[in-house]
Amino acid sequence: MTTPPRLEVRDLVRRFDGRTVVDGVSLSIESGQVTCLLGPSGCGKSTTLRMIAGVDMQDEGTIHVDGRLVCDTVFRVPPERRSIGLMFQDFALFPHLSVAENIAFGLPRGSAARDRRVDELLERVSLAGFAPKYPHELSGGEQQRVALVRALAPNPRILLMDEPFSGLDERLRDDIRDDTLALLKEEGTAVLLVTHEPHEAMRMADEIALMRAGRIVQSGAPYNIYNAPVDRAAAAFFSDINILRGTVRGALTETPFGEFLAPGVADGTEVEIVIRPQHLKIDFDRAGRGPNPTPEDGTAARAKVERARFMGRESLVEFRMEAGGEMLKATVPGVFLPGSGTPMWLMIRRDRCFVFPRTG
Ligand SMILES: Nc1ncnc2c1ncn2[C@@H]1O[C@H](COP(=O)(O)OP(=O)(O)OP(=O)(O)O)[C@@H](O)[C@H]1O
Repeated sequence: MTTPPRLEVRDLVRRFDGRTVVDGVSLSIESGQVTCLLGPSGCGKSTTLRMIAGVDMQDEGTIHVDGRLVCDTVFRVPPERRSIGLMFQDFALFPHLSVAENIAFGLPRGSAARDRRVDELLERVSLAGFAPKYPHELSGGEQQRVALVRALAPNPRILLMDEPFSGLDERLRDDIRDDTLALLKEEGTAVLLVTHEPHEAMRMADEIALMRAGRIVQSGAPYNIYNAPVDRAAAAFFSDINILRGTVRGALTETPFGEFLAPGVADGTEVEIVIRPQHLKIDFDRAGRGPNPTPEDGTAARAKVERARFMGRESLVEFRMEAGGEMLKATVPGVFLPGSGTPMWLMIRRDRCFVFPRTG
């Protein structure tokens, strides 16, 4: 017999005042796995989390933990008996309780194991000695760590985290994310983390579930989501994009960069070729002659630099195509600041671009 997933959510629907806010969400998480529910503000992420936690109830669908039904539309295990830990944006530590009392809050009273668990967790997050302090005496990062170990103290089977790093100083965030991830992996908890930041999801997730308007539009490992986006909006969610437009004739579309394959797309369909700025290749003008076409890069096309800006780790160069006048953005590692009006040649890495039927 196969082991059921730690968390399994099937076809969850939630409506508010006749408006469907969560529209058939299904996902499953194994123990030790971190899944990020990623999507723009208002797409229904927090509502999904609240239903799993048991603080809101779905209109349709089921939630199972380790194969056991915890909630459908008539039956409902109360939140405190779901073995689900919660960690929300504002941490909400109890201000009148010490750090140790905050962490011990969900543990059985009066046991020696309780004190041991508190000490062990404080040590684990480098806060040994903080036990008697009160929340107002701690920095934002320290409060975040206390909130994390408070949620983990009772060994929940599942931890739900809603934008847990958003209140923190930007410069601290990556370190805290890495430390948090290390602890979650050590504890082997199944984690569902809600975020609207692609960078955070890429850094934390084993699996990303990309959500839009109440639905999960794509899920998979970060590498796959980034490199095989399901549509133009999914590509645009992770980085700036360039778009070339064309019409399909015989499974090909014509562009200033030569023909692109559009397999399975009907003749006459308008398509968009999506290319990330880091996948445009730039070559110098050799008295009007460009580089020779290669199978990988296709035909080069001439463009003039519109402007170039230094961004720190990379330079952003905007080009205007000589034929057609479209604007394309390219990023180049380090310092590359050609003057406005400089003619150059651009190529598109065909293995890195996506062709989608045009929408909207
Ligand atoms: N109790 C409620 N009553 C009515 N509408 C609600 C309620 N809770 C959420 N909504 C609406 O449902 C939609 C989804 O909200 P939700 O908080 O789930 O989105 P989100 O993706 O988590 O967004 P954010 O990242 O901004 O928190 C929003 O339009 C919100 O206004």
